[in-house]
Amino acid sequence: MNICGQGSRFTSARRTFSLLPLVRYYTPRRAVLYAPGDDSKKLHKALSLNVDCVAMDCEDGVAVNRKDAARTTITKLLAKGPVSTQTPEWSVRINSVDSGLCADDISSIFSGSVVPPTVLLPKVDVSEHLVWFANKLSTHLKGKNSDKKINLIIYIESAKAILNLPAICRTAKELSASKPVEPVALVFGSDDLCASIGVTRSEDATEVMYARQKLVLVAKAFHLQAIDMVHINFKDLESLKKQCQLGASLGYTGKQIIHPSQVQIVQELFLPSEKQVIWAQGLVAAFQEHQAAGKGAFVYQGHMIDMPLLRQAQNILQMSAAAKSSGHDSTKY
Ligand SMILES: CC(=O)SCCNC(=O)CCNC(=O)[C@H](O)C(C)(C)COP(=O)(O)OP(=O)(O)OC[C@H]1O[C@@H](n2cnc3c(N)ncnc32)[C@H](O)[C@@H]1OP(=O)(O)O
Ligand SMILES: CC(=O)C(=O)O
Ligand SMILES: [Mg+2]
Repeated sequence: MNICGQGSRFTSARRTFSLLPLVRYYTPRRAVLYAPGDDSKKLHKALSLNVDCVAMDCEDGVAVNRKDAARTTITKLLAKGPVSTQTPEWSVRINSVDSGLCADDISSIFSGSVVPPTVLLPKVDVSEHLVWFANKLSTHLKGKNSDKKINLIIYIESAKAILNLPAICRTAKELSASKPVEPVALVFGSDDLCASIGVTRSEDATEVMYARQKLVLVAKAFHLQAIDMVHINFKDLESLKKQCQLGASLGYTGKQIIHPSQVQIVQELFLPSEKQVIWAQGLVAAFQEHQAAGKGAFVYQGHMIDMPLLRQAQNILQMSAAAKSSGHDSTKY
């Protein structure tokens, strides 16, 4: 079976096509589960769950007078190392550059011999926030003898950030050439965005739709993952399902969550369904046959198919293969 068209190459009269997707490394982040950094019990529980990524929080899920407790608890956990081979990706959400707390977070969280592989930087409103953060982290990591870059996940959660989005992404990519950070994803911080534009979150989230769509578009233009908004009504799993389906249909690759009960639904709904995979496999096979016969457009299951549809099918197969691949390590797809 030729999943993702791996290795397949065929020639038309004018061009050589490759069904081999661009080779890149991909860490699935379908569900990103927050656990308050000062709550050891929740942290341990989160890390024991079968969830793609745990966000150990120093920011808004932690009271202002508990920031030190959060830093110490997280640092101790990091020092102990993963609890099992199935441990999710460890990430830490530090406080924003503007908060005045970020420097202390960096010195504390990155002080030990074990540092988190992924850092979440909230409230990035302007490129300068990234420059400040990258310089600070770079200085702090000097002498640690690690050439491994820290994955950087950037939060977009204000009107200003939405306006500056392409510039922020460009700066992040440029910084990765000289600083120990690699931008990997954008997070849609819908709740802070609502506060920023002066609205209250509604059930169907229409008030943030423009920003939600813009974020996906820009993330994809810069080859970044797009992680969708939290669903704060965590007891309503039916509305969570609807929001997952909508987010995935907009192009989001994952979702932030706040409670263990949300893990399974989110991780399933940010995975292509079996039906989609069968459709995509059939389409890729039919595409190959028709190309070999010199036909660029053809009919498959009653629909006209040409190159853009092939790419959509490949996306489905790539995402399915990545999420099914072993563990939570980076996987080639
Ligand atoms: C807009 C933003 O910035 S979102 C990010 C910031 N917010 C957060 O981080 C909040 C994270 N979530 C939480 O703190 C909690 O889920 C709350 C406060 C919403 C509800 O907590 P609880 O009242 O304890 O929920 P509940 O009783 O249903 O919990 C059931 C079990 O799941 C555990 N649990 C609940 N939330 C979490 C979590 N986020 N991570 C790990 N475990 C959790 C509880 O400790 C409890 O464990 P137990 O059965 O072993 O005792
Ligand atoms: C998740 C988050 O930080 C927000 O929605 O503001
Ligand atoms: Mg926020």
